[in-house]
Amino acid sequence: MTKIVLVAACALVDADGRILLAQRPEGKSMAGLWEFPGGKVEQGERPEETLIRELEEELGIEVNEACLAPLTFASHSYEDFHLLMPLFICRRWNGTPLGKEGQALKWVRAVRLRDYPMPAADEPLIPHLLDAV
Ligand SMILES: Nc1nc2c([nH]c(=O)n2[C@@H]2O[C@H](COP(=O)(O)OP(=O)(O)OP(=O)(O)O)[C@@H](O)[C@H]2O)c(=O)[nH]1
Repeated sequence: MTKIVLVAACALVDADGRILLAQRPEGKSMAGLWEFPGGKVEQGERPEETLIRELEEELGIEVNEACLAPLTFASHSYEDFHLLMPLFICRRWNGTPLGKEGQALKWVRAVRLRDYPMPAADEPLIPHLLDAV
């Protein structure tokens, strides 16, 4: 039976139209790949609540729910689970994103996203970001 994993992710876009990528740390699955900040939606959470929590935990920034706009989603079968991942876009937050869990961060122009190896689920999201920024 397929296990569906629901993950909320966010493209943070700065004033220059660059998008924040975070590198998955050593020891995690898919280590070294660049991804959009976010994480698994926990029991009883809405995806927006997940993102507000994860963006604070991972990056130390404060995001208002009104600033999270749905952009697109990924639906991708990995070997051991199926990932369903809504991708939000956010252009306003409080604070400066820092890799609070030791992860490397990079601000990347949409046209350069393909230079950064990403999880397979993320590839189809890139054209949507090219359109959006
Ligand atoms: N945050 C995020 N997760 C992604 C992206 N693309 C993608 O396939 N994922 C996958 O979605 C899951 C997110 O899990 P997570 O970040 O909350 O938790 P984790 O790494 O501790 O989980 P894991 O080590 O059990 O896989 C991971 O399996 C991750 O590889 C993405 O762009 N952003």
